[in-house]
Amino acid sequence: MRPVVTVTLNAAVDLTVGVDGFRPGAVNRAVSVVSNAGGKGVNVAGCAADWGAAVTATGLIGRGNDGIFAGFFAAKGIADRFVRIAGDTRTNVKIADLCSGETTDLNMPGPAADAEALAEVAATALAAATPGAPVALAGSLPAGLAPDSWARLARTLGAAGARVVVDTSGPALAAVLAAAPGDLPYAVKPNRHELEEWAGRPIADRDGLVEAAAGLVRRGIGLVVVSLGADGALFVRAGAVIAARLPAVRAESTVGAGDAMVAGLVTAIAEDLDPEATARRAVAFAAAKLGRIGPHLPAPDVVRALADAAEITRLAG
Ligand SMILES: Nc1ncnc2c1ncn2[C@@H]1O[C@H](COP(=O)(O)OP(=O)(O)OP(=O)(O)O)[C@@H](O)[C@H]1O
Ligand SMILES: O=P(O)(O)OC[C@@]1(O)O[C@H](CO)[C@@H](O)[C@@H]1O
Repeated sequence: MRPVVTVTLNAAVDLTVGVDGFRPGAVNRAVSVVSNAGGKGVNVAGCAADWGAAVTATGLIGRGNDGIFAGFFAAKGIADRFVRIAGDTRTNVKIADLCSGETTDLNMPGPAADAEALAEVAATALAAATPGAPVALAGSLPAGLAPDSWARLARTLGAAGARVVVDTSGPALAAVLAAAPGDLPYAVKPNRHELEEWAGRPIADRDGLVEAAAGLVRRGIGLVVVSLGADGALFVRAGAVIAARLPAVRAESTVGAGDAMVAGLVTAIAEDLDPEATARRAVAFAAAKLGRIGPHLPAPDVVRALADAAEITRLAG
């Protein structure tokens, strides 16, 4: 298996607060509180490491509270190449309603970064990346960085031969998708809402989602994965369109299911899996993560059994 690199420019400490029946506007009493290292690329790193990949994680974290990240990377055997900046990494509050199973996210802006810090991260990622191996660029951008920061990083890493997977949203995603054909990433994983936001219109049904994703593939993206929550995901590439899902489960926390899916994708890339095996791997990682709070997978055998059980529909190819 080739090594995996992840980049997180806006990491987060996730504070998950369990509430029996969350009521906005009322006094809610927490029945559980869990804190874990998070942010999309950190979550990808955690799940890929649990699978057994050799993972290097870089990005930006605040020097003030980096202990929780250092402890997490050490426990998972992840090479910690994060650039430390002034201040504290943001704390994002996740209110988990234990009755409905729904989670409400309160995501903070996080400390501002600058071009110098970004250049240091880019150099670190470039040094860790190897030709043909996957690099995941994931999450939002902190204040102070230009909206095309992921797009430029994707271009630099792609030019060095890395297979870049991007999971972001809003203007940062729009910049990535607006790149010239030769500068586009190898893969992107928007959820349905992010794809609709990029398209600037609601997309009514599965055919519409496949068509929007296929348009991106025609422009030069190798693989577009559209995640659909409990409905699974669409895997769209030239000559193969696959829908994959596992039965909906009651989640301990849905936070990071998309990141686990990206981890499944990057390990599939690292192992050169075929399109169907890639789809099975990705939905299996996502479903496997749902049983725990934080970026953790169960043992590989459990994940393999889920991959075998995934329902696969070939829509084309
Ligand atoms: N309740 C569920 N039951 C089974 N699988 C689920 C459920 N929720 C999510 N998944 C799996 O997780 C994948 C990713 O979920 P989703 O589409 O919500 O991603 P996301 O919006 O990027 O999530 P996040 O940003 O919280 O990580 C789905 O494609 C699906 O495979
Ligand atoms: O604010 P962003 O960067 O879009 O998302 C941050 C975040 O919600 O993403 C992860 C779940 O996907 C969490 O660990 C983290 O709090």
